[in-house]
Amino acid sequence: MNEPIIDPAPSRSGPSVVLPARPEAIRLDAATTAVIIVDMQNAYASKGGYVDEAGFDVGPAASVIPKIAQVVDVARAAGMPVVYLQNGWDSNYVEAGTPLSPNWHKSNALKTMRARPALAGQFLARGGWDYELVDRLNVHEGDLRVHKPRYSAFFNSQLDSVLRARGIRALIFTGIATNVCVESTLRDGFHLEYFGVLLEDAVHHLGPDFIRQASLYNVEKFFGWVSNVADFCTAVGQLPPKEP
Ligand SMILES: C/C(=C/NC(N)=O)C(=O)O
Repeated sequence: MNEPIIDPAPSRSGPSVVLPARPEAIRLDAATTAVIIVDMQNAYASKGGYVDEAGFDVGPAASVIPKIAQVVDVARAAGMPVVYLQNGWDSNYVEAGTPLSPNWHKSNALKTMRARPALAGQFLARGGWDYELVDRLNVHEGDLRVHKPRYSAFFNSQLDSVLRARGIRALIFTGIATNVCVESTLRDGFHLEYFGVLLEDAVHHLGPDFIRQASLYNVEKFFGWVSNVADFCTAVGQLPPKEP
């Protein structure tokens, strides 16, 4: 019996490829698929950034940077939109909320700055080093950047409009953190009718390994599909190159 193939855009006209994924393979093309790079900022992936200062292990984050760069290169060559998300707030932290917001209480960036006043103003503020994307991921002309003030990139941001305006139906997820902003965004995307695919070796989680496994389980069973960088690059690498 043939394996089923999920098709997010059955009325497409251009060339497409089949990406092996769990629990089913998924058909993709360059016109209706976008690569989403979640919060690859110094805050989450560099020593001295927020996550490091808040006491999480930032070391393993480095290993996903070259994987994401590979995915982005292949996607760009095919003409697939690349969207860099950046988490944070204005430099006065108005967007972060007040004690009436759960974000004010749960954000470890805000909590760490309150506990250590010498760090005040340093974490996740637009314009600062912590908010910037890591150096090794170079944004090219034509790449999209979307600011997000909460874990889910679909909340109080331009993401949904940016994707709809381009006819995007499938989202390829990479970045940090698998169990926080990646999963929140993939879940909200599901509720907005986007087909989310998580590349399991291009994401990094915050917390013990069981939380990574739980996220992968949630995505595979309930919210989307799970694939990997090699399969993505092999499949999408077969699409015709973008016309200059
Ligand atoms: C914990 C955390 C996660 N962010 C993310 N990008 O997943 C935070 O922003 O505080």
